[in-house]
Amino acid sequence: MQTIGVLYNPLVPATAQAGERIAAWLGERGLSVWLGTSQSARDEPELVAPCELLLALGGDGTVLRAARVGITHTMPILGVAMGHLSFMAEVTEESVFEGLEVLLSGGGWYDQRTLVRARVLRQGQEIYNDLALNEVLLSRRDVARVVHVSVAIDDMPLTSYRADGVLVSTATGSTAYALAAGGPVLDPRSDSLLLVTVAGHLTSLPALVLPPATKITWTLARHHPTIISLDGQWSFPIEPDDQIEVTRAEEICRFAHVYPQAHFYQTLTQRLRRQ
Ligand SMILES: NC(=O)c1ccc[n+]([C@@H]2O[C@H](COP(=O)([O-])OP(=O)(O)OC[C@H]3O[C@@H](n4cnc5c(N)ncnc54)[C@H](O)[C@@H]3O)[C@@H](O)[C@H]2O)c1
Ligand SMILES: Nc1ncnc2c1ncn2[C@@H]1O[C@H](COP(=O)(O)OP(=O)(O)OP(=O)(O)O)[C@@H](O)[C@H]1O
Repeated sequence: MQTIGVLYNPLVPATAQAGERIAAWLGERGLSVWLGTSQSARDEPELVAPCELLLALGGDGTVLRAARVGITHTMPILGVAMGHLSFMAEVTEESVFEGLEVLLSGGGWYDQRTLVRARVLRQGQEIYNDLALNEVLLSRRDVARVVHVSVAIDDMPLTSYRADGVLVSTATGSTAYALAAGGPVLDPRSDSLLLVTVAGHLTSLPALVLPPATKITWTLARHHPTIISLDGQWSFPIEPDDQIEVTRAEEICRFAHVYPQAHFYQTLTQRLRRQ
């Protein structure tokens, strides 16, 4: 590796300071370094494009933002735990240098994470199309009332939900909102999709684990102001007659690892601790 990216959370000064230290450490070893935020990566893509690995200094939200950069430039992400939970982090601020030694010497391994793609069709025209690493959520835009949505699987009607929301999650997202909504944990290697209702009203339908080639379609059964949110960070307002299609994306996101695969289970219960 010749060039390493170091992405920090501009809202957390400690991550910027750690970024400076890591950039200096990499520079002393003759590597080129890009140091910035997800915003600067979007503003100057040509500067971040040469990176062969992207460190994400922060919590899971920062990892989610770094993942969008990594997907765009097909570079793997190494999460460095500097958030409250940092579930997706591989190393800590203390162990990051040891981890980098492993990866720079050709060690470690890289996984491929499934992504979900959300398309919004209005009068048959596609007006929105984006990717998510955790999940696509459909929920109410305003007052805390239920969203009433009809769901179809591969164009076959499944049911109508009245719920706070409904989401399609990846394996990566199965430990996030989907888990809080009662979904199962999927192995990160799984390319299945999860359909989960958030606080479903009188629904007997549990979370569904669906094969990767499934198309999930949402249409509003009642015309309430509604929105879709991707990874809790990007959203798009939905109008009454819109149709939302969620599928597994062609693209993948790669994560760098320095611990064995079984590390996921070894630390699962500890990482899902609740503060
Ligand atoms: N009730 C809930 O649990 C709830 C509500 C809203 C959003 N979320 C999740 O938050 C994500 C956005 O994360 P954020 O940090 O920007 O927002 P945030 O700060 O609201 O984080 C919500 C919590 O979810 C954790 N989290 C995020 N991705 C995770 C993952 N893949 N596995 C395990 N935990 C994860 C975060 O560490 C944090 O503790 C969304 O994609 C959604 O999955 C969860
Ligand atoms: N590059 C960024 N630019 C703007 N906001 C960001 C950036 N990175 C993270 N954030 C926001 O800052 C908030 C906190 O960031 P982050 O998730 O990294 O830390 P945390 O919430 O403390 O950790 P965790 O998500 O592990 O609990 C998140 O809501 C996230 O959306």
